[in-house]
Amino acid sequence: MTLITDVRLRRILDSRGNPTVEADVVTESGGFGRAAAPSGASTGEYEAIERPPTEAIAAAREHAVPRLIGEAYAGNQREVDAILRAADGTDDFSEIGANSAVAISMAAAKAGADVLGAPLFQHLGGAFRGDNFPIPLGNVVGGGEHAADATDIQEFLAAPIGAPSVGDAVFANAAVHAAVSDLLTERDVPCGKGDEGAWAPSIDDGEAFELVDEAVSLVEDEVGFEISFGLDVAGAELYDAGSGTYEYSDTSRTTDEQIEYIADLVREYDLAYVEDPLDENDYEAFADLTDEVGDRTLVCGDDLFVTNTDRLADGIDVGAANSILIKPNQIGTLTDAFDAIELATAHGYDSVVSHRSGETEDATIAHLAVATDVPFIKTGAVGGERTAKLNELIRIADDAT
Ligand SMILES: O=C(O)[C@@H](CO)OP(=O)(O)O
Ligand SMILES: [Mg+2]
Repeated sequence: MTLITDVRLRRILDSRGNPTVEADVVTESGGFGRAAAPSGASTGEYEAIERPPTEAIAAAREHAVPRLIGEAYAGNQREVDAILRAADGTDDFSEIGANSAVAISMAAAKAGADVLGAPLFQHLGGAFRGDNFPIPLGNVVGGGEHAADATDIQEFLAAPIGAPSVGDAVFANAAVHAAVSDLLTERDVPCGKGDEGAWAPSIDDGEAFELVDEAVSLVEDEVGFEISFGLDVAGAELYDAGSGTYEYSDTSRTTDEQIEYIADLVREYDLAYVEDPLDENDYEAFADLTDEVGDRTLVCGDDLFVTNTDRLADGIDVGAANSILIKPNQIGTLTDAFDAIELATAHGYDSVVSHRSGETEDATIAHLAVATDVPFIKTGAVGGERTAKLNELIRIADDAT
């Protein structure tokens, strides 16, 4: 019944107005799945390769589609993804593009779920998945590669760790986002939004910490549960390999100074989460920081691990970080993303499923996060392509309980 009978690929718009790949997968019994690839701006050096959509589509039509139609079963995700890998023939999807691969992989999963008549999270997670829901990390202030003339640190993320439900958590993040705007208005700081819908004021990182801390406290008092916050430093974007230093607008830090700076921030603001605090090649520095503050916060590898089990295994060996960011398009298929989560879990690393800065209305990651029982999902706080996932989480919770 889930035999794939058609795969259609097209270019659609992403949230930055750039083209991206959308895939439709149709099965013998009329099952249908549609999914679209997201796209990063602060991409990791070791990510699978995103090709220009026109090229990715042409290559996938030539190499992958004929191997799927009449051959693969959408209900058998590992088979579909193995065929995508074999059809591509490279380690990094540079032939058919990770954008074509991930769109087809996710569309096949949705077609498989459609045939079964099950919601996607149920199809992916099975009957014995846990009954936890991920806490959304909401980007409320940001800069880096996502906005010009704003903070050096890429993302300040509200983390409603005490929220009694997904819905409460989602609304709390939106309230923090609104509170930040009010505080900026009070201070006469004009400001627009970055790529992920976070406020992108022209203030320095120190001011942003004060601002987010205050916004979080205000909302915490209102809602009556604990809200912390966290960061995506996107350290690789700040790191200058030539000088071996982290270059901020107003200062420069050696690796040791960067470790101390981040550790101090974790302690001072009781940060729940710190993503990519260090360069993507520096496992050792990640391990040192994890030694220092890993018992009180999540030290998460995004550009460090790129959802890649080999890189994660290297990190596990040396104790670099204690959690991994999971972005299916960084590695190319849902199978690879699942394998990364499984390896992480087996070694006591938490997984955080994540959007990209360039997104579409596709809500697959909401289902992936629930299916795999991860503790956190990072998918923005406001904006249509972000609320597509957040609202889907609310629906899933409503559906499952
Ligand atoms: O660095 C990140 O974690 C992501 C998403 O927030 O950004 P991008 O998609 O630009 O890599
Ligand atoms: Mg990141």
